[in-house]
Amino acid sequence: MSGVQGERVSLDLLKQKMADFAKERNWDQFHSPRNLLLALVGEVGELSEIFQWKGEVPKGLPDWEDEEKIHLGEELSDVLLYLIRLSDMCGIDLDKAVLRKIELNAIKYPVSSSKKQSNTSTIIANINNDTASG
Ligand SMILES: Nc1ccn([C@H]2C[C@H](O)[C@@H](COP(=O)(O)OP(=O)(O)OP(=O)(O)O)O2)c(=O)n1
Repeated sequence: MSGVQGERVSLDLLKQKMADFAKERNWDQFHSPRNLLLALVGEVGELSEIFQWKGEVPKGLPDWEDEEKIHLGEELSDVLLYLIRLSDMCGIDLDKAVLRKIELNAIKYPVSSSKKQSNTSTIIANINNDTASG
């Protein structure tokens, strides 16, 4: 993935950018794990506000204005940046942790059982639709 300046975006690059950003401003003192967690939760709140009262929205957000999508990108970025910084300040290697977690998820939710479950969900949805339409 490459960013606006053609730079390849990676967790490591973002971690380094956040470290430089804090250092240049002498903000390392404020970037404690607890402060960062609260900042992260605050940004998740701002992200939620964008969807608040809109009801369900179709994937790809086809009806949204460009401006709204830009705003959404900003809030998603704030969440990501604080998450990366929080991991760094907790001494967590997020590259390793996230790949391990994906493996754990695959073990917990094997493909075979999830297919069975989604078939069941389709059958139940069809029964509900039939009942609703009389
Ligand atoms: N002490 C701080 C303050 C900000 N930031 C960085 C990380 C976030 O990406 C962004 C958050 O900035 P704001 O708190 O100004 O939040 P918003 O950009 O969402 O602005 P607003 O809340 O006015 O919409 O800046 C940071 O690293 N450390």
